[in-house]
Amino acid sequence: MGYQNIIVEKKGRVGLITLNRPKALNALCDALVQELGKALDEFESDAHVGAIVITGSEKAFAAGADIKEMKDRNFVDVYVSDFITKGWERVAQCRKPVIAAVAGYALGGGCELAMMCDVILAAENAKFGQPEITLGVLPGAGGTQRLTRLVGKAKAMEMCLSGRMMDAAEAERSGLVSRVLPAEQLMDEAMKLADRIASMSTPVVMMVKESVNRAYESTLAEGLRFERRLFHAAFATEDQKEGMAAFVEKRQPDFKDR
Ligand SMILES: CC(C)=CC(=O)SCCNC(=O)CCNC(=O)[C@H](O)C(C)(C)COP(=O)(O)OP(=O)(O)OC[C@H]1O[C@@H](n2cnc3c(N)ncnc32)[C@H](O)[C@@H]1OP(=O)(O)O
Repeated sequence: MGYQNIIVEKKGRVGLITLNRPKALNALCDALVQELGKALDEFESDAHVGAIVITGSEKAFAAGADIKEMKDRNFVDVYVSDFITKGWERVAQCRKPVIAAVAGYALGGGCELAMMCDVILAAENAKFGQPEITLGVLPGAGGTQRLTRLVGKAKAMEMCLSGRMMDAAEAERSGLVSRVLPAEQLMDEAMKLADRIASMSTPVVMMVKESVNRAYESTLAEGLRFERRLFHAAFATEDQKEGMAAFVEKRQPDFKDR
């Protein structure tokens, strides 16, 4: 399958996906979401890819689900097709780490897409928001849930109820993004971070991701037990032997993802 709405590239061990509907500010039409899922399938089954970056343009990461495409849908259409769950959740289900490099607008589904990623790096001009209320609907791809967990109830309520956008500085203060960067450094830093993650042991990276995500879905006691099980499992990998031997021998580790 060729890609019409995204650009898919491999840069060393990093899979790079660039949303590419500039005229529509990367509005997430069904075809784009399908292509995104396909690209993630490709990268996930490629043992050489250790991390994935999703980005947009300087003006927009993504301005949300495609309003023109969804405006005439009715209840039965969206309910039966499970609109928004199908396809979109593919990003959240990716087992390899995914970094969102966000410049410009990340609104509605764009903000939700960024929040499905594991790390959000933001350019200084980034703007995050859940403006669905202004369209007579509510967030449908996790906005009320993930935003609340990330920034707390007060801010999530305010943003979802009013549609107010957050700038990059506020998003960093609130814990939505991990770092804010000058726009011209955003992609370099995102690729550098992805490269660094990809140089680690992929199975152990996947364990870390699974364990951190478990913190959102379990009690502390359950989460700690889960982490300990994975920690013990890491000792069954060759990479644990290599990582610790490399430290003792004062050299860089050479992980084999085994
Ligand atoms: C996931 C779920 C359940 C829901 C959603 O995501 S609902 C969508 C939420 N997003 C929004 O409500 C944002 C909509 N867009 C805007 O408010 C503005 O476009 C903007 C503030 C992001 C930028 O404004 P600006 O004046 O700079 O640019 P525009 O002229 O408004 O847009 C340029 C071009 O892009 C089209 N566009 C923008 N966003 C979308 C969208 N979400 N869906 C479809 N098309 C979009 C816009 O219509 C215009 O194209 P045309 O000139 O051809 O109309």
